[in-house]
Amino acid sequence: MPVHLVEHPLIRHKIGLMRAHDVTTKKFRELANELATLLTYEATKDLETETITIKGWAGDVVVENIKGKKITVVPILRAGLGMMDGVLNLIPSAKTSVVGLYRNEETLEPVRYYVKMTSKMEERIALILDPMLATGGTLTATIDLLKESGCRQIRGLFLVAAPEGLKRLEAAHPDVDVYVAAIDDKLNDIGYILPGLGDAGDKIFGTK
Ligand SMILES: O=P(O)(O)OC[C@H]1O[C@H](OP(=O)(O)OP(=O)(O)O)[C@H](O)[C@@H]1O
Ligand SMILES: O=c1cc[nH]c(=O)[nH]1
Ligand SMILES: [Mg+2]
Repeated sequence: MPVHLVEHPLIRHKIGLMRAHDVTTKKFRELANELATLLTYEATKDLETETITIKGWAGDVVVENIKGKKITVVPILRAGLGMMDGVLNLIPSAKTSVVGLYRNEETLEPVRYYVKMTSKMEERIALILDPMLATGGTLTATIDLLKESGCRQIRGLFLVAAPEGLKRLEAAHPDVDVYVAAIDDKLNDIGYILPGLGDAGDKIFGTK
């Protein structure tokens, strides 16, 4: 399974700012979106283009267009919404497919509460958004849903991943590309990533 650890200095700097114990909701949101933009740039660098001829200011000019049905952005509720604006900065006309899953805090297994895919999933590249890849249960369930809807080209964008989650994903869905700003040390005994960011959903929404 291709895991792309995106090691740009801007990414390393911004993820460091997100780790501060006293980071505000405003700052955390801004950084999540900025990092999402940077990850999107990396995750789309191999998209195919085709040439077309248009009328330019001085006559016909050959330009490039991204080929095919294009992208559906797939935020995993809730925390994935905190990356949406950053992705849409670069892909403003992307269709959105929403997956609502939360992690049961005792079992750590994902619980599904909402799914709405856009049309023609089989023709699209899905870009899953979630700040945290911890045990990998939520991501595995999301990819199962995407594949059931016919989607075959799936990439995921994460701010922080745990080695345990990457391993689980490799076993379940080795065909999925992962783009991540940081791979941290491990999970603690209640399934939180260390050093991690804490509860990303709570920080983005200002809850707790
Ligand atoms: O890899 P996993 O062990 O499945 O954990 C990761 C999931 O946990 C968090 O969501 P959470 O369940 O807290 O929901 P929320 O976004 O509504 O806060 C996070 O945003 C991921 O979706
Ligand atoms: O570290 C973690 C793990 C799951 N969900 C979070 O928000 N943070
Ligand atoms: Mg949460």
